[in-house]
Amino acid sequence: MARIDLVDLAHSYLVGDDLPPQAYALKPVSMTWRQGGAYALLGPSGCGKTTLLNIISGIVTPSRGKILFDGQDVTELSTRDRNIAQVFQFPVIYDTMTVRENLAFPLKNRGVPKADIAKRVAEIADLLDLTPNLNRKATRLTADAKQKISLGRGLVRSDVAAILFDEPLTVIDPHLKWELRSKLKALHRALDLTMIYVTHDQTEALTFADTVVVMHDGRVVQSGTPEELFERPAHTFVGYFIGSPGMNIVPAEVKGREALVAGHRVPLARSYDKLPSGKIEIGVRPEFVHLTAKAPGLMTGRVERIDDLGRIRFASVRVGDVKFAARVPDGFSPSGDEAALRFEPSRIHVYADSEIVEGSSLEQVA
Ligand SMILES: Nc1ncnc2c1ncn2[C@@H]1O[C@H](COP(=O)(O)OP(=O)(O)OP(=O)(O)O)[C@@H](O)[C@H]1O
Repeated sequence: MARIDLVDLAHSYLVGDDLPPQAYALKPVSMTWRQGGAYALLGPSGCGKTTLLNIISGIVTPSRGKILFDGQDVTELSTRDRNIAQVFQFPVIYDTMTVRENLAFPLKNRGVPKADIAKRVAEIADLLDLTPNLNRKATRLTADAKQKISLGRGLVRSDVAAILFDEPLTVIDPHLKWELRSKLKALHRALDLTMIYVTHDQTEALTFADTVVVMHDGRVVQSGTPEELFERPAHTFVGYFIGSPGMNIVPAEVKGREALVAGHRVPLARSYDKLPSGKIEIGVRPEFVHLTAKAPGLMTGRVERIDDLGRIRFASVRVGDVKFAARVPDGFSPSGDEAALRFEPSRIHVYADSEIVEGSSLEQVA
């Protein structure tokens, strides 16, 4: 297991000096991945996840910067020399071998003593519910079981610096996905290994990881716990990408402790006296905007739709040119097609050119 440091790392698939920023599939990033941490690398297709993963594993050499494992520079080392285990989207196993032989292979390859191999294979097979299949040829198994073997082959070595998973549940049947996701989380706790899990699926990322690293357009825009990403998105993309529905992000004029949104005044819990120049927006999650009866001083809008998500209802409300998703309190139904919105001031964030702006709290102002 290792701590992994990325030091001013960047990568472009184009060669040349003075490349423009948009030529970089990975824009400059410096960050540390804790030893023994469970990380998810989350973002939409094409945002640079695989590029970053391949740089960590040694498949791609970065055009700039360094990568350190426990302080040692491994930028020029091969995957094998970095001691990394990888699990890919599709099963990588030997069909002609039994499940036991497949699981034992990475250990045999590294000259691990026979008794230790038997013990570790039994342990991993048990964790993945593969014990009843140990003596069966892999070729006879379902796609799900084959991918479980792939996971097992990734997890079987206890001496690896890190295990990298690249969308490992793609081929898994939907009803088994949830089970395997929880299993991977339990495996992380049991095995105490550094794991990095690449996905474009927020549910997979949020259930697996202690720390979620969100990428957008080649940039790491935030790295934090699932709670931090929900409570305080550092970038509007995080607000929009995480959560269902995503965060309301609307243009605003912000002055002191007030935002002007679609011609209405919205009180803020923090004060913003020196805003950077750029496009100013406020962001507030639908969970903290409450649909309520019209009343003086409250923003009124047209209720276009109410979606019942089972335990919770969200309304889509139009105020002038702006649209909000708002929570519909239990037992409330709007009388007519208009209703008011009540915002929780402490849950409203201010963004300048998509980046969060720190306001000062009342105590700081006093
Ligand atoms: N070998 C390559 N040569 C040139 N461009 C590449 C190469 N691999 C990726 N890219 C480009 O780099 C950018 C980032 O791609 P990358 O595969 O890292 O994203 P991703 O987030 O993993 O997406 P996906 O989930 O679709 O794999 C994309 O614009 C992609 O077209």
